[in-house]
Amino acid sequence: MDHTKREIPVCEVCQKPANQTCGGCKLVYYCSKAHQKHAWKEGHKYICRTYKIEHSDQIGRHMVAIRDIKQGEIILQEKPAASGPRMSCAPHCLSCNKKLEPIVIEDKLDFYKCSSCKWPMCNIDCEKAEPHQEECRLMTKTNYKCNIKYEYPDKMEAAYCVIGPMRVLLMQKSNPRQFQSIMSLESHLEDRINTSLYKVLKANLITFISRVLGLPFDEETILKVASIFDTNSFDVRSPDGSKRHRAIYVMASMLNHNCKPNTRHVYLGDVNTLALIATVPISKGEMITATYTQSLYGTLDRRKHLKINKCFDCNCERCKDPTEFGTHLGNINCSICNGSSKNNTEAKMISTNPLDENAPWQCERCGYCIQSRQMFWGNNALKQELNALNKSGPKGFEEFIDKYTATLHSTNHLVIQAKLALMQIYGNYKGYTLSDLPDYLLNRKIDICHELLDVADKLKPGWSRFRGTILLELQAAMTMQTKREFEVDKITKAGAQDQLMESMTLLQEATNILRIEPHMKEILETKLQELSTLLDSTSL
Ligand SMILES: C[S@@+](CC[C@H](N)C(=O)[O-])C[C@H]1O[C@@H](n2cnc3c(N)ncnc32)[C@H](O)[C@@H]1O
Repeated sequence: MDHTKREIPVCEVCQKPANQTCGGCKLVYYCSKAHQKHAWKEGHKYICRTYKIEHSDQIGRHMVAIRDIKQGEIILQEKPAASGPRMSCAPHCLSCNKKLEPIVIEDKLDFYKCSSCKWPMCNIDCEKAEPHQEECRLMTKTNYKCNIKYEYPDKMEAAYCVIGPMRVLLMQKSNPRQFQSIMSLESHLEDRINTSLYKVLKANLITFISRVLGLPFDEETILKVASIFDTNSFDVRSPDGSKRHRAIYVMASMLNHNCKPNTRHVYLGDVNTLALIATVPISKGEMITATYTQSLYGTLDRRKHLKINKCFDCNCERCKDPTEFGTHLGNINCSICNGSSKNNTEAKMISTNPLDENAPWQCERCGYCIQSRQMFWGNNALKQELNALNKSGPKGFEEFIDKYTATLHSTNHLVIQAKLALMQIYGNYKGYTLSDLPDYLLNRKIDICHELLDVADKLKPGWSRFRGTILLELQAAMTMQTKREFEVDKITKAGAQDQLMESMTLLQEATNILRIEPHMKEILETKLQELSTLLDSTSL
């Protein structure tokens, strides 16, 4: 029904004048709660959405807002249609997805195993739990026994690649509608089929499904399911990192990618219901997007990751802009300009065409050029160096930033990653808690938070988890700084209260952003309580 032309809206149920809108889609009107309830039951619940699915030849199906969506609004909540372990991973429980630790069995370290099919599991409860039942019955019936044994910590097991596809294929009988909706998703099988990964998969997965289990599917269907997982699945991790798996959400699979997305998602409850949240206001008609890659990678790395894993070339506004919205995340300093005593400000090497990975890179000031492969090699070498650093303390990260200060400017993606690690270490790690930190390190933490916030505002703005986390760290460090300044009479009580109010504003914003994360609610409430008490405290 088109309400735009009508002066006075009318109730969807009785057609009498109405002034209450549906709280979900805000597109239909009701005269009363009773009529809203009636309409919901009669079918509005199946069409109540803030988005529609459109199609274009270039980017396929995608979600578009059908009304203005507010920052923080939940756009979609959806249960997983299928799930399974990652293609290759260290042993994880097939029921609860927990990473497994070995136990001593007959004087040897090994995993607890399902008594029927011998897949590693947590315990008898997980062995008997619903997610493992159907597959276990089938494997037992066909005499299949998993032969994973504990050998050394974190040994990756390729055998896990069969579980997700097997579960989807079993749905053809047990839940044909769900099977059909999963099979209607984009697979990119034609792009993947000749990759080395799929050649190995072809041997393992097809043998397992057809020969071992005797399921009546052709090779293409079996590989298509694996490819649908690779194209659409979400990487679901518990906040403490102990559980990890991948899951397909059929409607959320319609989200296209953007390197500056306008949503984020969280997983709620035991079944990992996906809740999609608008991080910024989204206007009617705008595309609703997510990110499939690391927002803190530079353009070369992001585009390569998307091409290999999701089989498309990203042409978004950020990818087109050689400065990545002024952050210069993927750029380095020009060695010629930097070496000259006259030009000691940072002149940067930027890509002459960021949408072409082979395009040369040129200094924006002196015109000096280097080949793109030099950028790739340099980038990869430094990335490896950064990844190999000892992550339990700040020393390696500080030395890395210092060592490459001439080449890597302050917002280069490698420097930003080192700073992100430092933000977490200073104030949280043993020996570096906020009260342990000397003043100069407390100031360092505050400066790093401001620099990261600046990048977040440009690349992951609004209610992104990244911004929320930085705001939380920043307010904690600022509160500690205020306490210290007040204790040594550097500021007056009124000054201290003003500064604490600033911290409170940051904490309130962090709370708005992060409150929906299941593990954060209590932490945020405690922090708000502590800061309010400090503000009220007469000792300040
Ligand atoms: C999870 S699916 C998204 C829905 C998909 N467009 C469809 O029609 O089913 C991921 C695939 O969508 C396409 N895609 C997503 N974002 C894109 C973008 N920004 N540009 C081009 N293609 C994109 C790619 O083919 C990608 O592998």
